[in-house]
Amino acid sequence: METREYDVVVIGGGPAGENAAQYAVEGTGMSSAIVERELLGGECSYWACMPSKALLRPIAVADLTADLGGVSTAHVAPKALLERRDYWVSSYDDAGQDTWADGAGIAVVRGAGRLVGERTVRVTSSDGDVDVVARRAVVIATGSEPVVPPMYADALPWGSRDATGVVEVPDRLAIVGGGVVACEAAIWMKALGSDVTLVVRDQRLLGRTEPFAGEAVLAGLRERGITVHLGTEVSDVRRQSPEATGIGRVHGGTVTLTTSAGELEADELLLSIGRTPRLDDLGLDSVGLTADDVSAGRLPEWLHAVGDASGGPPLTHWGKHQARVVGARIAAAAAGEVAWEPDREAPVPQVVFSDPEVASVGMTEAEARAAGHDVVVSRVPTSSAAGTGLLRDTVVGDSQVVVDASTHLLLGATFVGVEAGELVHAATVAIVGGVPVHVLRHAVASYPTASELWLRLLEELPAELRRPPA
Ligand SMILES: Cc1cc2nc3c(=O)[nH]c(=O)nc-3n(C[C@H](O)[C@H](O)[C@H](O)COP(=O)(O)OP(=O)(O)OC[C@H]3O[C@@H](n4cnc5c(N)ncnc54)[C@H](O)[C@@H]3O)c2cc1C
Ligand SMILES: NC(=O)c1ccc[n+]([C@@H]2O[C@H](COP(=O)([O-])OP(=O)(O)OC[C@H]3O[C@@H](n4cnc5c(N)ncnc54)[C@H](O)[C@@H]3O)[C@@H](O)[C@H]2O)c1
Repeated sequence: METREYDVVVIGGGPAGENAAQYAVEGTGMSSAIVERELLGGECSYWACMPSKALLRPIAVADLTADLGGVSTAHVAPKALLERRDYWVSSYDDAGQDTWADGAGIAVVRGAGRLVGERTVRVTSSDGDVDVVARRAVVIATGSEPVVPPMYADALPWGSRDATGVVEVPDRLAIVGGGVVACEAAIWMKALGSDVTLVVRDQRLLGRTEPFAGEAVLAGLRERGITVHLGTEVSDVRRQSPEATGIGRVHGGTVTLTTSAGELEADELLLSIGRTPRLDDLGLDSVGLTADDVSAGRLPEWLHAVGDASGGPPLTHWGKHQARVVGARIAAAAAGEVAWEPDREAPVPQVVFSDPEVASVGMTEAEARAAGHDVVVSRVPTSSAAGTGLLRDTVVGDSQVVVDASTHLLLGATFVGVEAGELVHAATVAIVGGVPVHVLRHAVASYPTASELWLRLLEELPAELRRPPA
């Protein structure tokens, strides 16, 4: 069997894998290879972040024009919307990513990789097997896949790939789940013409964010005619003539869900109840490891895991950050050095491109209290700055900062509403930099920008937080 050797071998060419392959060798003279069995660029580029945001942006702009005096209202054109999606996923062709890898000096080995021993990855493709040996490190970056409990499997429900890759728009779409995929996909499927019903097990949407954020998103979904059943369990799923028709096509006949709120019929079912690291068939047992070892970080010094596969927050920017950190560690170790890393653990930001938008970073108020902080909270309507008020005629949502009263450090922040996704980065910077709120007050935002909301939030904190702690 053919054997190839590189300093670093990365299994999985999504955003996390690409960053690991680049940062581990950049400027070192070392070589790296990515093993990829589908499309270089991964889930994010073709079936997740890019297509979903390409679909949502025109809808958000049309909504904005309907709520902004002085312009005519724009309308979503479904066919053009899907064409925009196709453009952003390069019609599911990864030639551009190949060019990037080539330019970065990264080899791409096509096929499915699995460990067959220490530092050795066997790659299987239609051309046969090849062993790719890593002189220094192997990085697992195989991503994640949607959770599909056995009760749903025979009905061949849609997963997120079908929703972002939609080709046939079902007349009636049931969505099980009340998380990020459900809250985003409901919007574009409704705009494309589906009658959408969310079946949510919890009593609220977006369970990991502040309750006021989930409430605003619930109101937003209902306002656009989407039905949402909260606190509703599914006990049975039946489908007439299920058929594997392909990504984004309706997978058979009518689906009937038996739920605690009664029976629900739909033409398609989107199951979006979370994702799990893709670690099966990776040959972990060949090196004496299990999937649990990967999630717990119990790995030998030559093996690393980044991105969704690591079991960390399944977000592209977080996976890329992990990959940069791991890449720097590998590069430093090869030079007999230790990579510099800050003492403070980076907080995880997330933007949900729902309507209204929800952006958060760090701890929620409840998490901060549970962690034992002496918590003080400031919450203001997102409309309360002139800069946010100008952005559209109706500005919904609240924004909030969570502060430690004894250290004056920001613990977390949540922005709901217009430009939320752009407002949150200042909070991330303040947390990473350890900027106390009495100093942050002196970071002056221009009038009348949306960033002036920071002034409103900081002014609402107790006056004693305007000077250093005694
Ligand atoms: C609908 C949707 C929308 C999303 N939107 C956002 C968003 O707006 N912002 C955000 O931050 N995150 C978003 N996410 C999450 C984001 O897509 C993931 O966190 C991100 O793709 C993870 O990157 P990754 O590199 O770890 O894995 P992936 O992108 O999943 O890439 C893994 C790669 O590994 C390959 N692979 C797997 N096993 C093997 C093997 N054995 N051999 C060879 N190759 C293999 C796969 O083919 C794939 O190319 C979204 C997710 C979904 C489902
Ligand atoms: N804008 C973004 O950043 C973005 C967009 C989409 C997806 N993502 C990532 O993708 C991941 C997966 O998204 P998701 O929406 O599938 O998961 P999620 O974790 O966001 O939400 C899962 C939902 O399913 C519910 N649930 C869990 N098990 C269930 C069960 N057995 N029956 C019924 N309901 C159940 C949960 O209560 C929750 O409402 C997210 O964690 C997120 O990080 C990010």
